[in-house]
Amino acid sequence: MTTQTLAFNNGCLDLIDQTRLPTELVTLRCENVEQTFDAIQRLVVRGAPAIGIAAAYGVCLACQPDGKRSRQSYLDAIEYLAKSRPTAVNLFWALDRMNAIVDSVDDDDALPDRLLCEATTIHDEDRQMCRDIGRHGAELLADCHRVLTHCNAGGLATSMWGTALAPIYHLHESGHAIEVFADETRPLLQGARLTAWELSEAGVPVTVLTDSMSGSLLQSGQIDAVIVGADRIAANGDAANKIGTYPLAVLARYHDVPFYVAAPSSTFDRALPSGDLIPIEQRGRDEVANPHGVKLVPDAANVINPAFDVTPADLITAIITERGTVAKPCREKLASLLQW
Ligand SMILES: CSC[C@@H](O)[C@@H](O)C(=O)COP(=O)(O)O
Repeated sequence: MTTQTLAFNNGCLDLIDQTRLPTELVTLRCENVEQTFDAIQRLVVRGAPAIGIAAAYGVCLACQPDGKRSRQSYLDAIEYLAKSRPTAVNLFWALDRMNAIVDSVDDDDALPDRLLCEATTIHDEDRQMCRDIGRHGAELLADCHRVLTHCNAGGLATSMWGTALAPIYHLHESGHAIEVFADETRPLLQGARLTAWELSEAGVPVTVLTDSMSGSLLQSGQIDAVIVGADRIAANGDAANKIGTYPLAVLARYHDVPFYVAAPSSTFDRALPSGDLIPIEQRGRDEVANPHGVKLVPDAANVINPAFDVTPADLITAIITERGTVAKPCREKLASLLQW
């Protein structure tokens, strides 16, 4: 995955518009905080690490109505961007880092450069974290050739390489034969549109299935491992990820197939003891009932659209981070690895 999902160029934030893939590869330019907020909320930029990086750059775009940059405009931007999406903790982690810069830099004139420097550091660190997750995950998948994933936890969802897809890229680059089965991922089809797009671009064999087909594949022994990303991992290892991840974990356990979660340390929320406390984003009716303007559900029917579910740590074979892997995750092991 060599495409850069986001970049800060000439004082603007350029994002690959993920709502338009795979039909067209176009870039959306954000010139202010409001446009950045809208891009995060509409999933132009999506995936937990990418949301955090975009928000950090978004803070750098803040200015007063008269065009001047001020400490207060940065603080307002941080507060505002924190309302864009509730589940991925990377958003709040990145905004906390930006807030710490505002708090610690006394010189107003130096603040814009220091904030941009911090956003760039967050971006660079993510690239390295994904690379390291790829290395650690590749060791776990060394005997696997057919891997199932859900949603998109690839380069599009991060700075580059991804989390769940990083080990796949690592193995592919080293000549290991690996193919990916990508759940379509209703309702917004991140698997069919995005995972299939970026893997195809990289030359990795990929097969798309509708979400309800995964049980049959697991039952018939066609999958060696399941690997997914995460939006927030509680201190005990319970992991929130795209809706549909939890049933996949149950199926994997039933069929004795390893179920891996790959995530950087920025996705852990040590303040939350368990996954039932993770805020789950509820999205609009139209994404389910009226996708792409096609009416699928009668007006009289109710629709629910939770964007994420929580997989209990007990169903997770191992969590792969940039610092290494935790088998049978629990609070003590995670605290030791992540130095809480
Ligand atoms: C490396 S990204 C991991 C998760 O953020 C990803 O699996 C996911 O659920 C994204 O959801 P989305 O609603 O598309 O932002």
